[in-house]
Amino acid sequence: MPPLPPDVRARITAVILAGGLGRRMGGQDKGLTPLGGRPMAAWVLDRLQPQVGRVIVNANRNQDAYGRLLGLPVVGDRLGGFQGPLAGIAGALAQIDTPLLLATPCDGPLLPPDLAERLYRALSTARADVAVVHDGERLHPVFALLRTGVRGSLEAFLAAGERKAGHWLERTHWVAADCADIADAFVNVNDAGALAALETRLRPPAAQRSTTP
Ligand SMILES: Nc1nc2c(ncn2[C@@H]2O[C@H](COP(=O)(O)OP(=O)(O)OP(=O)(O)O)[C@@H](O)[C@H]2O)c(=O)[nH]1
Ligand SMILES: [Mg+2]
Repeated sequence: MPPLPPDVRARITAVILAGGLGRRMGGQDKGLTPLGGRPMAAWVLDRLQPQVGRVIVNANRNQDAYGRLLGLPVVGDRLGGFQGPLAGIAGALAQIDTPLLLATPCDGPLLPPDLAERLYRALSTARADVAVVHDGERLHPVFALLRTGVRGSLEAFLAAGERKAGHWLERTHWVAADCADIADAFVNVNDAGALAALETRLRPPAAQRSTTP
């Protein structure tokens, strides 16, 4: 896929969504949870940074640690009380001054180097307002590119007490970005088992051999 031209890249702010409670991870702050010796959010940042103009973090706990470790601005949720990823997206939309927002979760450390390109191509081809990753089997609504003009619609949705990303999408002009060829890139680290499996997968082959009995 051809890389995005620099002027398009400059129009995108990416937000790393790290505002959840991590209940399936024993309440850990998943973005700060080490993977291969580095916070999971640092893996996400490495892959995101070359794709966009700037990156921010959305966090509700440990905001100082995020700012310090990643060297990025930190924004909280639009609503208190851990209301879900849409509250984080709304928090980011309220802060940024670019026409596009790329949302990614903090627990998807293998996101592809052409995520912004794929989403932007889908968005512009369909002249849609939101483009969402589809891995061939299901949608991943937290991997999304949004035009910042959707802010009013999202805020109204949240103010009405709604929380489900799928329901909000239905109220927008959205399009799926076909990512079936790279479904593996959207691995989601939700619990200790998934983290351990990914640690093993990321270990260099020599290290894997040496631990084999
Ligand atoms: N800003 C914000 N982000 C959230 C919230 N809840 C989840 N997220 C983010 O949305 C993404 C996917 O959420 P989950 O995998 O369910 O993460 P989680 O809610 O922390 O974990 P569980 O409590 O185990 O569901 C992650 O990047 C989370 O950080 C929230 O209330 N606010
Ligand atoms: Mg959750």
